[in-house]
Amino acid sequence: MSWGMAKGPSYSDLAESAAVVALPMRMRFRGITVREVMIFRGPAGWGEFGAFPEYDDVEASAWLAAGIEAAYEGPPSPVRAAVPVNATIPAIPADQVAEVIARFPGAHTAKVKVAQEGQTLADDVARVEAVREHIANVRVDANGKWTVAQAITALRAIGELEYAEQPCATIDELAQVRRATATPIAADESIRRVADPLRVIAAGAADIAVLKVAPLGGMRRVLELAAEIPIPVVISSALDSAVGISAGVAAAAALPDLGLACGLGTGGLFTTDVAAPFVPDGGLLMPRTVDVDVAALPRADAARTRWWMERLERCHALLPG
Ligand SMILES: O=C(O)CCC(=O)C1=CC=C[C@@H](O)[C@@H]1C(=O)O
Ligand SMILES: [Mg+2]
Repeated sequence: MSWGMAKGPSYSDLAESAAVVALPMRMRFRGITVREVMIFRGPAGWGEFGAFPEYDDVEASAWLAAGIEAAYEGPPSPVRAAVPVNATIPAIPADQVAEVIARFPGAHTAKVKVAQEGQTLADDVARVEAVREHIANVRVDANGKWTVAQAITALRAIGELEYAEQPCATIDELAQVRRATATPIAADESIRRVADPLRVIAAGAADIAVLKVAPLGGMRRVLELAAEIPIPVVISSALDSAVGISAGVAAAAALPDLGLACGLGTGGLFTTDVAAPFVPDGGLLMPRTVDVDVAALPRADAARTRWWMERLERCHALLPG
């Protein structure tokens, strides 16, 4: 990987401007109510290192590479001025759906979380029905939580969808669901959490590829992957702060073909961000750099900051070069 300089930044280069922040969320998403990330500044702007805490160092080092690319190389050249985004609906009760959708004015597509532990298929159906009252084009995301049989039953009950994202955990199961239902299947974890992100495509297990900039190692890596993937792609967030979203929007704006709404509107899930949040306007996000007010950052406590600094050091040591 090249950083646009002879040698990548050292650990102390990164540590010098690194800030660990704790961003409170409006509602539980991915099982959390506070999102911690680290941001740092390089010659090209701000970069984010926000690998989910449960990820090991090898996996997390790809997220660090993405942050370094943003801070030391900056974004690739855009080919479009705006990126359509979907409304993201957490696994909330149906009666809270309207309030969440209001934060995505002009969105023509909604992504609804389903298969949440402790909930039933009836909860999922009710949530999707409530969303359809506002937005007709709906996709769901089960985060791999259904068995093949549960996926087939659930997709029949939920009815017509744009696609079902990661209905089951494995590539083989995705292929089975894809053969058994008419619902298009999107792969997310089967791309971002595996050694070979192209295997799910080669296996004929997906109709749509979900690509996330941070876990895949950066904007340019996502563009390379998209060029190799013969099915439509969607670029989505990794629950990033405004710094990471800026990289996601830049990658989506640089994609030669983009026919589907991207999952980059998650800034609205936070009550506080590291910079002016990316708020969709008419269902669109515009690529732009972010201006971080360092003095106003919602810093994490000393123990969490130490945890992130140590992780930065370990992950930095795993980067090539
Ligand atoms: O795609 C979207 O609308 C928003 C992003 C999103 O859903 C996710 C972000 C980060 C972690 C994930 O659990 C989740 C996803 O699975 O796609
Ligand atoms: Mg997903």
